[in-house]
Amino acid sequence: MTVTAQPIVTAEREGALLASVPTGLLIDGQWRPAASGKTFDVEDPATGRVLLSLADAGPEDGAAALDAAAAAQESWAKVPSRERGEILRRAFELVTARAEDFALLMTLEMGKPLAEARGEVTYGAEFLRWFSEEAVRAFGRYSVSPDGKSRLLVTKKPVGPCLLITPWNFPLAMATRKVSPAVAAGCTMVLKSANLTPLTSQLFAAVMMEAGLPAGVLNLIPTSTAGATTGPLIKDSRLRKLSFTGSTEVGRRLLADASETVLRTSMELGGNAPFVVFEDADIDAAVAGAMLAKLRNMGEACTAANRFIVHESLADEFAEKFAAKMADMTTARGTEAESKVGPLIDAKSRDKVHELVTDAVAAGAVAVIGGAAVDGPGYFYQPTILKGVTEGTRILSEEIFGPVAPIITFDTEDEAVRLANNTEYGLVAYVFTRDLNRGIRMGERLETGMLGLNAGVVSNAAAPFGGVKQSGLGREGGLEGIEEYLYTQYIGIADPYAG
Ligand SMILES: NC(=O)c1ccc[n+]([C@@H]2O[C@H](COP(=O)([O-])OP(=O)(O)OC[C@H]3O[C@@H](n4cnc5c(N)ncnc54)[C@H](O)[C@@H]3O)[C@@H](O)[C@H]2O)c1
Ligand SMILES: O=CCCC(=O)O
Repeated sequence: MTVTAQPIVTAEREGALLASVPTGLLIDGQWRPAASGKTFDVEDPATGRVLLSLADAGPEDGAAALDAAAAAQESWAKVPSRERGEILRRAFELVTARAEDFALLMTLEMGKPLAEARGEVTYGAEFLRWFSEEAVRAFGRYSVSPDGKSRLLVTKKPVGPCLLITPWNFPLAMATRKVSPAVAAGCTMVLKSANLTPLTSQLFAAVMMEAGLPAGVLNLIPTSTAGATTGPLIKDSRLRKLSFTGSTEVGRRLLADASETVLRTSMELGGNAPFVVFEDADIDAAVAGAMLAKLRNMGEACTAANRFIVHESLADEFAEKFAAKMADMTTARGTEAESKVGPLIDAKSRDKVHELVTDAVAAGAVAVIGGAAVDGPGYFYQPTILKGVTEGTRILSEEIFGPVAPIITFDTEDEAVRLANNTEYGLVAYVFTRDLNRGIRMGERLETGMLGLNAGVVSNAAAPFGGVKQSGLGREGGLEGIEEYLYTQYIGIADPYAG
């Protein structure tokens, strides 16, 4: 693991791309400066250099964005669903055509290796395509009441103006996963991008406008003051929906705020995924799955495997093979050819990862590989495996959000279930076994919104993504995703044969 210096992207290419990114707020179809005139800097986590300065929205801009969204709602809801779907389809094509730009921009502002950023473009664009197809299928139903008299007409209507708040770790996919179903359903939006990685949303919003989205439908307010700027919107009765992706801690606070107006919410929150390897697992497949579940996005994913719960009969072999694969994971700036693991997002995140590792080691764990930050510029952390981790240590209960894999062992299936469920989170779990019945049993017994059965990644635009327990409320993607932006209205019709 070394930090190398062989860029595959020239400074000129980076400069030209950054120059093409709008730096204003998007309100009612116009890019404009913040009312205060303030800006904030966006930094490259691999080098610390400033990439761009963006207009810094404040409460006045938030209010203007909601004004625009509220004003556009009625006419937007009347736009035929086919037309809304076609806008999404054009956006899918535009994002795909500019895939290299989106990938490089994400690598620059977030740090992930270019190959991973390309993967996110494909994943993120898929939400545009999926919901372009779903837009025309938001049906209601007609039925005759059981007593044969009244007629029941059930329709689906857009919930209305939505506030969408996204995290920094998947700058494109987290935005498309919300914007696409909202467009498909006929909702207008205020999007608050993450202050650490707002550039991708700037480019994405420009693409949505190019695809034909009418003014006011999507308003974008990058800001360095999230709470102050969005707080008043959450209490504004014109807002009808909050869709938040981020930490459980912030999600809880927003849920409390949303209760004031009984605001409808979707909450995609933190995770603490167990990765269970049974004694009958294909160990090489389990190691390949572990690499994906742990190192995708440098471990900075809500879906990242956080606790490796491995049958005691194969724990040593699993750790050895896992470490051999980890040893090939070169840490380097995402724009460098060898990069397999980019920097963590900031110093605070890297320090937290190291604190969890230090705490586990003090409690008796041993680093099979890694265990320290990488010297030099950027917030790199060595891919790390810890063996002999004991129950009760912080690393098993807190989100690591870094390339660190703690291993604990179990003996019986009941014990594996107990360990896996021993968390306040319930987003995703991974199970590796050759026994289909056991796989099904684990699906039934694990408290999780999603399960990867012999699979290290579950993310798929066509599937309902979301958690149980303190991992959140609601689902994104799949058939369920559009429902989050629709409400059901029932019209009771008197017996058409009476009198
Ligand atoms: N379940 C999922 O689908 C999913 C997906 C990605 C990330 N996450 C979770 O997100 C977290 C990492 O992302 P993060 O560090 O950006 O999370 P975060 O909670 O710190 O921030 C998320 C977003 O909320 C904003 N925010 C922060 N305080 C706010 C406030 N008071 N009012 C309004 N907005 C506020 C931030 O600016 C950001 O845009 C992890 O916990 C991860 O598991 C969950
Ligand atoms: O960070 C969580 C989102 C990850 C994903 O959608 O695959």
